[in-house]
Amino acid sequence: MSTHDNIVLNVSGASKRFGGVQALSDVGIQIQRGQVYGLIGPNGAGKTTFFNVITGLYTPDTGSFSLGGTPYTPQAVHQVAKAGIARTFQNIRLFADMTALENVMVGRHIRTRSGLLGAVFRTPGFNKEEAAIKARALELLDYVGIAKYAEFKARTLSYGDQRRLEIARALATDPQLIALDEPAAGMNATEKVVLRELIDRIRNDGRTILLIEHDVKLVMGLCDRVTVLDYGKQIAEGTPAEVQSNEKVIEAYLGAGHKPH
Ligand SMILES: Nc1ncnc2c1ncn2[C@@H]1O[C@H](COP(=O)(O)OP(=O)(O)OP(=O)(O)O)[C@@H](O)[C@H]1O
Repeated sequence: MSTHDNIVLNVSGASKRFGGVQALSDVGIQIQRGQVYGLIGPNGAGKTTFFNVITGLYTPDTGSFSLGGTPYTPQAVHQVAKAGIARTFQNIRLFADMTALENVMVGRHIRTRSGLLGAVFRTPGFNKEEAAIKARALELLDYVGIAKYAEFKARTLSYGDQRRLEIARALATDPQLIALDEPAAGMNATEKVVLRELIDRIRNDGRTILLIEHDVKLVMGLCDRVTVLDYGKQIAEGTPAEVQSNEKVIEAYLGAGHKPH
């Protein structure tokens, strides 16, 4: 397999403007299969905008996008999910009054044949599929370490466990790429260690991960490659060691006008 075949996400020339703000300016990244790829930058650098663009929440002004070698147009969230990108959000978005298990099952439904109509009419095909979905969802809860909370409502789980539940739900869609938006936000040191182990395990199991994270130590310890954004521009790309010693990066993080993280 050539390096090219191994590229999961290929984005080039992505730009997005909001009124007077150029939130993203000609950003391009290539993520290889099995990598954890980090996206970092000071507040307002454009990280979330980039996530929103590649996942269909925002329509980009320019850019070309391909996933697993197939071009895609990120225009609708459900199309992007079907194409194979699953994401979590900075502010957790679970179905708070559904159980942990049900939350993961919802993620799985986008890959099933019976779909919503089958669920409404409870066809035989649906019932069989439903049992398989449930079994897979339980496996995933176990995988992220929260199987014991399967029947708990999502809102009753601790913050760290809710984040892990979001990851289980993302995995349930069998994504080509998992995009994690600040998964460690609000976590304590112990929870961060557990999260790091989980992300490592997901990578070792052959998945590909794009990560926005403010915790620089976590990013540098976990990521294979990193892109640094600043005012919408890509100011550095490389291994964590290369990026950390880059003058522009040091300036962006330490220079005036930015809050350090
Ligand atoms: N929907 C929007 N409408 C107008 N401006 C927006 C919108 N979304 C983002 N922006 C602007 O685009 C710029 C980039 O914001 P973005 O949220 O992508 O940055 P970020 O790197 O994710 O920041 P943070 O680390 O604070 O989450 C900011 O100036 C922001 O105010």
